[in-house]
Amino acid sequence: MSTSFTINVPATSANIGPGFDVMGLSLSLYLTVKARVDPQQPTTPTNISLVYEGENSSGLSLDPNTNLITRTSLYVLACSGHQGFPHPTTVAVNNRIPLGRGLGSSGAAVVAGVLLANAIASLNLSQQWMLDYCLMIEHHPDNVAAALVGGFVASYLIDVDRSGNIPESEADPAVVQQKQREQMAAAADDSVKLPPDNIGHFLRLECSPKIKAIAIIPQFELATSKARAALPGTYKTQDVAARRPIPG
Ligand SMILES: Nc1ncnc2c1ncn2[C@@H]1O[C@H](COP(=O)(O)OP(=O)(O)OP(=O)(O)O)[C@@H](O)[C@H]1O
Ligand SMILES: N[C@@H](CCO)C(=O)O
Repeated sequence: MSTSFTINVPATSANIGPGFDVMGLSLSLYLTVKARVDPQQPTTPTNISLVYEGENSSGLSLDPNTNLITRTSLYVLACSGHQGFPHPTTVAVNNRIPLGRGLGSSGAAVVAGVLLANAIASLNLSQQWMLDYCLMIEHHPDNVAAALVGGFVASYLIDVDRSGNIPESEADPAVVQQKQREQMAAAADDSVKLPPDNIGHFLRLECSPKIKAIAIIPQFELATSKARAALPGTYKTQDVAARRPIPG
């Protein structure tokens, strides 16, 4: 007999006010992942068949080993001693979050992947542990922390060694593909790196219900890696001071 469940993960806005790489806010626009587990279906190495609709539905990989959502799930499962999903599962993604437009689409995909692994294999991961997994993949905490816990969230991240067989959400797509090819070639030794405990920390902040968010979504995509590469390496003290929160 088949069973199913649904995961909804919100879009997020990050770098709120003075909180560069720190403050994120969840928004009412969602990535929805429906999983239907059917032990009667034929098994495959990953046990995943992926269908996708919504934003960029023709541009994203349906290969479970490269799609960011399922690749994240497979990483979490591998860290927990599972090779692939426990039973044949259809993963149906409905994505309403525009990609590469500053609305945390990659963060939502990573959070969905971690939640999916947790549910599919009954891993019982704590919220902190799920955040640790997210932060091995998404290298800035503001989008993923807000997507995982919801609301207005401040977070920070310790330095962590991410070398090894870990999915990557923010690199240039060509670099990601190259890294994935190398990882597949090295899959013989198949070592997976567990996240260290407590990589990131978060605090939910009060947010007045009077504040409403309006997202202005550009008509072009800009990968986080490219946006970050455009930033200067250093800032003048007066510029940093000018970004301080002003009481009142
Ligand atoms: N729903 C999704 N399913 C699979 N992969 C996704 C999904 N959403 C995003 N991605 C992957 O993440 C990449 C976009 O990540 P990127 O960090 O550049 O943009 P973003 O997350 O939308 O922006 P920001 O982090 O600034 O809000 C896409 O090219 C794609 O590879
Ligand atoms: N704070 C992050 C958010 C996107 O990951 C950045 O500006 O790159």
